[in-house]
Amino acid sequence: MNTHEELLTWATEKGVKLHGIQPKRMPGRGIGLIATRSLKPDEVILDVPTACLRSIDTVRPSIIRHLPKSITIHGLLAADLALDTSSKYAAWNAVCPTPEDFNTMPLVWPRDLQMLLPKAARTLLSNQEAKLKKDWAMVSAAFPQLDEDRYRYAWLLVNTRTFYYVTPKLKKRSTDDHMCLQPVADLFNHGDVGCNVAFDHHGFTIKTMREHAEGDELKICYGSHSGDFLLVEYGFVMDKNKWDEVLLDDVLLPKLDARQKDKLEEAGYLGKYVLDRETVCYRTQAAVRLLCCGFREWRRFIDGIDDGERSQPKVDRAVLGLLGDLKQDAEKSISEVEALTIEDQQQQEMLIRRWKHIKDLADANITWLRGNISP
Ligand SMILES: C[S@@+](CC[C@H](N)C(=O)[O-])C[C@H]1O[C@@H](n2cnc3c(N)ncnc32)[C@H](O)[C@@H]1O
Repeated sequence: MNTHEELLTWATEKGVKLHGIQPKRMPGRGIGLIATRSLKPDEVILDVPTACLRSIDTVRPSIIRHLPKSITIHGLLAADLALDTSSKYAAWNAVCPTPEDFNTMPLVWPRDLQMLLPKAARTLLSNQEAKLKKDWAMVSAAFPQLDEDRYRYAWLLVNTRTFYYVTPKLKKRSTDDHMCLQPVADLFNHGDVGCNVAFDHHGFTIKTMREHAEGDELKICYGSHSGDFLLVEYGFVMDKNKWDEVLLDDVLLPKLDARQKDKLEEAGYLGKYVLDRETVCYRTQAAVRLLCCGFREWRRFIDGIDDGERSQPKVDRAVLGLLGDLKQDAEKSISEVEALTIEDQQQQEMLIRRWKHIKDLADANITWLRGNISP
């Protein structure tokens, strides 16, 4: 029996039910789940009963007892995984990614490469590093014999494989703590549109949303995540992502003087400027208007007295300039990443791909704006 068959035998004994799907290794995506027959929309393809979940309720008391109450569920589950020397979850562990598989996670990349991540990804990474550091401080104080690499591996497993899950007990905690692990369901890869995932007190049920032919990979949507988020939190990049967006702060903030920044701060529009696949956000419009319109005109727009239509061509031209800067930034970053000597080329290639997505996003918006600016 191979590891997939062993997992399915183990999971089926525990009450997991697969209907018309099975695991398969997918090039570039680890293991995924594929249809073993044609599937109709709204068909149940997987049931995972609550008894199979790995959650705060299954963490061993000997672990909970030694850790501070303030530890995150992420930190707690990771401690449970890292300190588990039993064979209870052997079939599950055997199909999980290896520590080497996590080389795609920016958290383990060399510093030089991390420094060349897009700004939004760098911010996500530093938050992630801070979270891990805090969890590790609590866990290592309670379990000094535990190896840091082993804990980090377990922490990344939790980071990349949990599902949103809430019980009356978890409800009292922050939403970041609403999570659990579940076997087999954690083999679904991400798609920007995916199958429907629902849970109640019986467990999780996953249903198709459309037809699938035999052999199709079935995916779920981990959330409406940008490319930067998927890279930092899950360690992969994907070429087509309808939720992709890019932060424009690096190209817009340097253009604002101190007074303009104060005005934007007062109005609640300083920073977090975003470009998505279709347009720039309202915050960006507000900041760009301050750059290219008079202050009174800007104020009227912000207060909703003026719809801004008269000055829109001027604003669009300024946005075009910003997008040109973004494109240049992306091209410069690609050259800088290419110039590095990195042991794991896969990491370098992933970052180049991410910057290419950003360049393409800028290009697509430039083309659209050029065709739509009124004279
Ligand atoms: C919940 S697991 C999914 C199962 C996983 N492929 C495995 O082998 O165990 C999430 C991980 O799968 C990979 N993954 C998920 N969706 C992907 C996608 N669309 N493209 C590439 N890798 C993906 C990433 O490594 C991610 O961290």
